[in-house]
Amino acid sequence: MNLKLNHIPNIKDNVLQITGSKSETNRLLILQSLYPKIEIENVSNSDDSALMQAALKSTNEVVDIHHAGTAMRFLTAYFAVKNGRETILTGSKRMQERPIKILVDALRQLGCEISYEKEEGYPPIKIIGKNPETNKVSLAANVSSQYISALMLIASSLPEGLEIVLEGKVTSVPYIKMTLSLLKDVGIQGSFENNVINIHPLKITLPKRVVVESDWSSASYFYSIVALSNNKSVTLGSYKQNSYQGDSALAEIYRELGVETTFHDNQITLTKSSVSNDLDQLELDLSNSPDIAQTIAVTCFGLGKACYLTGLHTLKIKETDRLEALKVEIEKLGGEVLITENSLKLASSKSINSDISIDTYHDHRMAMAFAPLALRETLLINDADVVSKSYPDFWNDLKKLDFKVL
Ligand SMILES: O=C(O)C1=C[C@@H](OP(=O)(O)O)[C@@H](O)[C@H](O)C1
Ligand SMILES: C=C(OP(=O)(O)O)C(=O)O
Repeated sequence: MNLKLNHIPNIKDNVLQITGSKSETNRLLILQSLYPKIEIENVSNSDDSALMQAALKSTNEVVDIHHAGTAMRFLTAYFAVKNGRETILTGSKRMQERPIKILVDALRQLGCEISYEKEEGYPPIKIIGKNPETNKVSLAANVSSQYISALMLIASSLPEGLEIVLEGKVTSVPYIKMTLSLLKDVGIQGSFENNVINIHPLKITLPKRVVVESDWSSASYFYSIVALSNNKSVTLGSYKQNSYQGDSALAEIYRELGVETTFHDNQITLTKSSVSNDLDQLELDLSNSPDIAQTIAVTCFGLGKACYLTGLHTLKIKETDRLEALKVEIEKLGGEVLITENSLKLASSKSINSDISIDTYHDHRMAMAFAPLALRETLLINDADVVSKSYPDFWNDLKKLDFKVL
């Protein structure tokens, strides 16, 4: 499905309910499978969460998780310690290019049996479930925090729990803290200090009801929309000030880009304010919030502001090479972008080319990050249904703000 977004001069103020965080949901789904007395509210309606639910119910030998990174990583650990079960875990063409060796090697240290079906280090993998032989593991922490969360999520089901030693600079730290917080919410004790994580075993469980906060990465697109609007506001539910999600840093980051956030009654209201004239170039290290890099780069482009984003070393192994994709698409629109292995530099600009077709590279965030530019020019979004990976209602929600989605 290709979409046309006609240029609109402004949006309508409105209130939107955003689906539950896919990161929180996919962690809780694994925990619920281990401890069925857990109840989850505000479950994400994303494809990635539906795929996780289906995989956990499946009794088939082959489990296909398509594009869902968290499902791939979390289920690798989950099936590896399911004694006696044989599973072939596979995914989309892109998933077969996203590395998994660090996690597989860590699970092998525990005595798990995992082999590669095609290319060494990448899915698909064959897992023969085993009871782990030790309670200590170490792994590189600079490539993806999802490997670490995967181990944390199964740790309490092991007889002696698990000590996880993190090597090197730890990336995407808030996602590790989110995992620990959710473990604690369901009654699992653990700690994360000086690059060592300890998770205690849990045998007896009491009923627990956990409410998933709505998805902050999805909220980022509305920050961008308000930043590019004239004196407008959007209210989003259900959010809290003390979030487990690192992408809640948006509230702070977008203050510089002219958006004020107020927290009230379980909601946030984003209101347009002025962008400081002193802001020549927005400089940010996004190693804690990789998923909002595309949104921020495109907002800056829409505002004509320069930005220098660093800490982006994980972007090359996500749904697409997001650094390359951003460069190509922003340059089609007339921007000037320099990328390295871990950074993106956007020059300030004065105009935006109109009627450009944005390619989305099977990446939901490419479609959603570029959509707010309709407040500047008419644009086309190719394969617009990619948004369902995290936010199936995205285009409908844009219509509620008066976007002309054709
Ligand atoms: O644990 C999670 O839920 C996630 C961790 C991050 O991945 P990396 O740790 O690979 O950066 C993030 O990009 C992804 O969308 C979700
Ligand atoms: C990177 C993402 O997801 P995953 O790694 O879970 O596929 C994302 O949602 O931006």
